[in-house]
Amino acid sequence: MGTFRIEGGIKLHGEITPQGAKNEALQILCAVLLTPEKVVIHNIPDIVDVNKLIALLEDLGVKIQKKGKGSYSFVADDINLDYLQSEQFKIDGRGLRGSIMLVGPLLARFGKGYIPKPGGDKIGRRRLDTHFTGFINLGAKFRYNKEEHFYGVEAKKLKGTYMLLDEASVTGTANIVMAAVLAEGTTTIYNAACEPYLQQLCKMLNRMGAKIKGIGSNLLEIEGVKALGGTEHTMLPDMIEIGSWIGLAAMTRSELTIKNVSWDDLGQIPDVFRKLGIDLQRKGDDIYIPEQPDGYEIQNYIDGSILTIADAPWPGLTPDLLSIILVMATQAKGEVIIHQKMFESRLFFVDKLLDMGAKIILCDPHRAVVIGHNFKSTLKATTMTSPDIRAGISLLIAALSAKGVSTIHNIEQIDRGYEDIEGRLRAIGAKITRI
Ligand SMILES: CC(=O)N[C@H]1[C@@H](OP(=O)(O)OP(=O)(O)OC[C@H]2O[C@@H](n3ccc(=O)[nH]c3=O)[C@H](O)[C@@H]2O)O[C@H](CO)[C@@H](O)[C@@H]1O
Ligand SMILES: C=C(OP(=O)(O)O)C(=O)O
Repeated sequence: MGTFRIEGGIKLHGEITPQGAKNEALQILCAVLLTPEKVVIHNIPDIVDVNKLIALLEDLGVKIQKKGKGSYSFVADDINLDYLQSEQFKIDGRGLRGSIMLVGPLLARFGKGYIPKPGGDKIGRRRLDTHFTGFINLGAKFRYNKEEHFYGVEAKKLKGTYMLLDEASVTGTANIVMAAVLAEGTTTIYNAACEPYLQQLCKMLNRMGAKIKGIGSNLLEIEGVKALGGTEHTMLPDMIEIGSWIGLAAMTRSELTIKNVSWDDLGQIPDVFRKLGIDLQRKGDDIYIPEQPDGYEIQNYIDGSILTIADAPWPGLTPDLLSIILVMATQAKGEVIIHQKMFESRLFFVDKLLDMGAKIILCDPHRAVVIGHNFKSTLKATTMTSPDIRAGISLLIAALSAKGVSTIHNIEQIDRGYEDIEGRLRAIGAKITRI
């Protein structure tokens, strides 16, 4: 189990560049299975989850070449389907959430897709019904081995149809889209997820020859084609990383420039941070956050009632930023309700913040009221364990703002999604070491 030692209470300064988006990378990498031709992908983040998926593709027989930092080429012209039945696949497939998106492309191109119950954050129930109901709607036969938690779908050919998803699942929509692009006829997906990473996937598939309409909306129309060809694709910057660095600047009261953020793909994120009182300025495609010596004040609603920050499917606020926003609120002036609607166990990490002296009332597993200290009292350094990726980065931000030396164990959770985190934080002045 890896550990960070953090000396907090130090102002940071300078520029930080977000990595390529983790959750986009996981979709895009699975899509290389849809063609025997070469697909070149740039801005791939060097993080544990993505590297695990690249290794899985290699075990499936995809020919992979590293072209430079973050750039790889993939050729899926000779796929070893036997690997899907192997014991090794049952172990590797469980290693991350994103592996679930191998199923759609495999089913579409090879008539079968299997997956063990995928891993990822332990943040409550994470069902897969939307994915498999979608494949069944396209004509696939489904089976599930309860003892081994092993899922399988098979179909000689997929047939396009209309479907209304029971929820706007992100990976579910990506998976069904990747199956439908090679189905016979037209597939209509209503209540589709439409976050920027899905838009990126659909645009890439269209460059490969797919016919997808409605990109960016919750109504996708996909006219199936016989085959897809190669393409080149560049990943967007990671919006969750961008939000993490905004939280970091606020909590350490630092002046920070976040470079090349792709503003137009950030949706509500900048405004949500502004509601929390952060002076967040647009400079070209950068976010500039000046030092805020007087702290930041949470806005109330027009009628004076207390602000709620809640997650919702895109274009709502992504749930992955709520832990970071909660930590930031502990030092704001004012109060806020954090409502994590999607996941059931993501707020339990507030216990650690309580140990550090934060004023939080956990009302139930989904809602927490945070009463900010307005920097009148700083958080106390402590020893903690990172329960999941976003709680992990939030605790790291808390530790960087706390006076004294903190330690965070189980930092593998943070490494799942943040590239060279300590190197990049040290470059802006943080005192952090991996021990
Ligand atoms: C690898 C990857 O891309 N992971 C992301 C993906 O996970 P993932 O695709 O697994 O998440 P889903 O979109 O399927 O759903 C997440 C959770 O929200 C619930 N739900 C979903 C839609 C809805 O309208 N209402 C609702 O309550 C689901 O029941 C589930 O518990 O999307 C999540 C939601 O943005 C993010 O937290 C994850 O980081
Ligand atoms: C929940 C997350 O990831 P995953 O879906 O990979 O567990 C996340 O990135 O915050």
